[in-house]
Amino acid sequence: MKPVKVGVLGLGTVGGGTVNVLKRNAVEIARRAGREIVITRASAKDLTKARICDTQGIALTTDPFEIINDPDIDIIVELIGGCGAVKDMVLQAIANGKHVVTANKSLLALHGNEIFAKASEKGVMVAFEAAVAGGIPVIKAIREGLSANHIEWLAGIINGTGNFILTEMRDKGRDFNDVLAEAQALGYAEADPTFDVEGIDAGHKLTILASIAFGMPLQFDKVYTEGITQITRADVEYAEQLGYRIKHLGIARKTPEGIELRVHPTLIPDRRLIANVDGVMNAVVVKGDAAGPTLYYGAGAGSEPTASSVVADVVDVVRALTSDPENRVPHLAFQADALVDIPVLSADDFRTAYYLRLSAEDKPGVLADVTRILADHHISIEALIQKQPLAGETVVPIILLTQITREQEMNAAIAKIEALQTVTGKVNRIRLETLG
Ligand SMILES: NC(=O)C1=CN([C@@H]2O[C@H](COP(=O)(O)OP(=O)(O)OC[C@H]3O[C@@H](n4cnc5c(N)ncnc54)[C@H](O)[C@@H]3O)[C@@H](O)[C@H]2O)C=CC1
Ligand SMILES: N[C@@H](CC=O)C(=O)O
Ligand code: NA
Repeated sequence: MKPVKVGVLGLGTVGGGTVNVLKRNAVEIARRAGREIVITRASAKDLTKARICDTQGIALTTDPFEIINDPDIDIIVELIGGCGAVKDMVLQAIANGKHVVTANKSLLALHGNEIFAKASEKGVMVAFEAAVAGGIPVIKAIREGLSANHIEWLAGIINGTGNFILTEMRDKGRDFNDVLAEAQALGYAEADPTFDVEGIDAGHKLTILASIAFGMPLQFDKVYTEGITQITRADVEYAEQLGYRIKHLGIARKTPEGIELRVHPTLIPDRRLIANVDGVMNAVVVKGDAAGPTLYYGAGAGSEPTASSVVADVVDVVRALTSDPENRVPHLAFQADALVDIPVLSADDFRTAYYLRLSAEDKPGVLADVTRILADHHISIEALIQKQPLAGETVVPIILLTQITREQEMNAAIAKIEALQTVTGKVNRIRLETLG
């Protein structure tokens, strides 16, 4: 049988890793796929740049459309990233009847509905395992391995850069920007690293996970996102004193009123497995009604872990090349005509427990004012720490853990607490993981 010909767009961290893995493991991969798979063409922005991969035997060009329009190419692997010209490249590849493999979560979270519809019309596959949690085959696990289940919720550490930063800050006391620079040098970060630290990248990934878990169209605009930039060393320490770790989680949860889609720092009991997922590692817990909770763990970013997912998708596409398009695994796990527009809840309707940290004057009655406000909003207190003032200071930190409440009540209570004369500055609020 003729080899399958692959064209790679973008030879950076993931593109270079993909070339390396496909070349190094070519024989093993052909044994699995049943066909030889060769990268015959690749596009790069700068042909003179030093690369992490050996491009011998690969015809290089600076024009991705030369490859997209080449009738000899069977599969386009898009590893440039971003949404502008790249969207046109992917749509053109589909229009030309080529299968597409991509690691581009922003493209799919924002334009996936259109891209998958076009791909289905043309009978081609768009595979995207690398787009969520790097080297962890979590798309395949949810879409295929858990297809018997009604998924109740999923929660994951789904940004490697952010988890690497939080871990290094906690374990080594390192500075935020210093660790971010290292994550960039290691190839973990997005082209615009604010996507990593402000929760946008995790929001893109959560959008994709929620669609394949619940069978709903992709809707990134409905995801609530908060990043890790507001977490202080003090919060990390107080959380530890209370028996928690702070992790940046993406949570998608089905409730009778609709779906919660939220990305934010979260206090997790320190005995939980996911609380101990450190560095660039990611983990996703998926709760199915039949399987119960299942946990997927592995490298969330980096050249070869991500390439592992890209190449696995190429193998999947090769295996399915001769199959009837109607009988392939649907892009979003559910048949396209079975996707349901389930309502997504606004942040006001989230239900969770909270960690609150505030600074108050060291006077009698202050704590009583705070607890009265919480009681007025039917918010029960689970734990409380009041620190002694530091030498020469008159304000004391107060740390509270609450029981589960509606976010709207919590917002109203926080506004009243901040308005107290005896409370200085803002209340720092971090949600707790209460999924059970
Ligand atoms: N780095 C990682 O660990 C992971 C990255 N991803 C995704 O993989 C994709 C690629 O990311 P990286 O490899 O990290 O980025 P990168 O910046 O290392 O590589 C992208 C490459 O594309 C090249 N490029 C830009 N415009 C081009 C054009 N018009 N034609 C050809 N090449 C062009 C750039 O020069 C660069 O070498 C992105 O969508 C990213 O979100 C997904 C999972 C993990
Ligand atoms: N920037 C992303 C790369 C993988 O998706 C991350 O850090 O997780
Ligand atoms: Na994956």
